Amino acid sequence: MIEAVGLTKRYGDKTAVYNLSFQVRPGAVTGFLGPNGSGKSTTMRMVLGLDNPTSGTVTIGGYPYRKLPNAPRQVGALLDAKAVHGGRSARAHLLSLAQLSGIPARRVDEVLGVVGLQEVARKRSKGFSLGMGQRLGIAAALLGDPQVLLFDEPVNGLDPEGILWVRNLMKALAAEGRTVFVSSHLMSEMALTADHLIVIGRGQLLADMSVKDFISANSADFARVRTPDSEPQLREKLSAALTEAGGHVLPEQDGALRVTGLPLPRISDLAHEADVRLWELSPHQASLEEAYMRMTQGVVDYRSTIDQKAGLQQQLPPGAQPPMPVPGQGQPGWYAPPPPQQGGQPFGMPAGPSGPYGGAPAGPYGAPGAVGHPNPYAAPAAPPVQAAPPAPVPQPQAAQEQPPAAPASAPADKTQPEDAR
Ligand SMILES: Nc1ncnc2c1ncn2[C@@H]1O[C@H](COP(=O)(O)OP(=O)(O)OP(=O)(O)O)[C@@H](O)[C@H]1O
Repeated sequence: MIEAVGLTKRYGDKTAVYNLSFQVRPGAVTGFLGPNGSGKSTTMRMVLGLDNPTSGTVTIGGYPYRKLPNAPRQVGALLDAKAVHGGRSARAHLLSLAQLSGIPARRVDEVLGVVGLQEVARKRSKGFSLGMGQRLGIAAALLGDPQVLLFDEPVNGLDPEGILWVRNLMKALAAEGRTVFVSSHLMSEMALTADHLIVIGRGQLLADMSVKDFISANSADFARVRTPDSEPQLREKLSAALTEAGGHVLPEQDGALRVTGLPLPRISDLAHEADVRLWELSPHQASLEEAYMRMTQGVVDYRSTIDQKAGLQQQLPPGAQPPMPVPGQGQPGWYAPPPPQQGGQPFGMPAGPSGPYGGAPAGPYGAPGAVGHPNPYAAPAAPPVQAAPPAPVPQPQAAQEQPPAAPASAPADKTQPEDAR
């Protein structure tokens, strides 16, 4: 098991990880999610003893990585697949890692077979594609047959077949009772691979729960209803009937209606009573991607200017930080639907000040705001924006110890003392 307690990492006045506590348990694939720059790699480096926490602790099986007896046999990691001497063959690279850790040479051929690189084992790795490099990095992580495995973006650059292979590999490793901790930005893939999720934003814990619980805590079930395209008056009539019955109705981009707050049979009955024919009535649940976007959209550090113009974020005073999301409640101050258990209107639009172009902006699910007109689907005014967490106080960098030998496949530059970077 990996256990972090109050883990904090500051680089000068930049707080990369703040007061992070979690456990990664054996026998499951635990996904590690967060927007770019949220602190995932920093956390993984601290788990692997490549960076010193400024405060807090992180242990593997009760020991800090550097104190683990025979660490390469207990922990395998893929942090950066490019951290390979390009002039060496795949086999030579793995052989050198094996020799450093007292692992027999036959294990090298075994893992080359596991990752499917046996045919190119004697080719120099500098000629490898991104996907081949990832496979080599995974081979290095598996070399010591460890009980604990960390993978930072393992499917990066892999083709669909490779992605499926990694998914099955992660699941098989977990099914053998190993601890598998894997970061990824591919939500659809995480939904299929991970049992449990740890989500961070700006270095802080946002969620620590099963994939199923995460989706239901951060999304709302809804129904899609479609009336005949050629008769828009039927759509208006149905919309009014559903709203009157207590449903919340939003237009979808393709002309359908997204309805929450009413069960499907009730929607069908209401349509029948209103004498409205239906072309579609289907149940939907938000995907992990939608749930994730909703939870993390306020803690994204790097955002296209086009997104900002779309008005997905409330205007903040210059220099102000957006507030941290409240676990289970999404991101305050953002035009995302409030969770159903809050009594809010899922997929509702914000009331109050108009968007940057004079009207309510497009919502995250594509519902357009009527420029210059009040939004007929406006949700009640959002609660007051939660205060941002206090800016971390710059502290002198803690004295750094000399880092230990890097775990298999750790990037060479990241094994340098931080002061050197
Ligand atoms: N050695 C370093 N010196 C200074 N700042 C750093 C250092 N390493 C990371 N940071 C900063 O810490 C923050 C967290 O970075 P980190 O790489 O851990 O994020 P991440 O979640 O892995 O991002 P990504 O998804 O883009 O890989 C970033 O703002 C980054 O710029």
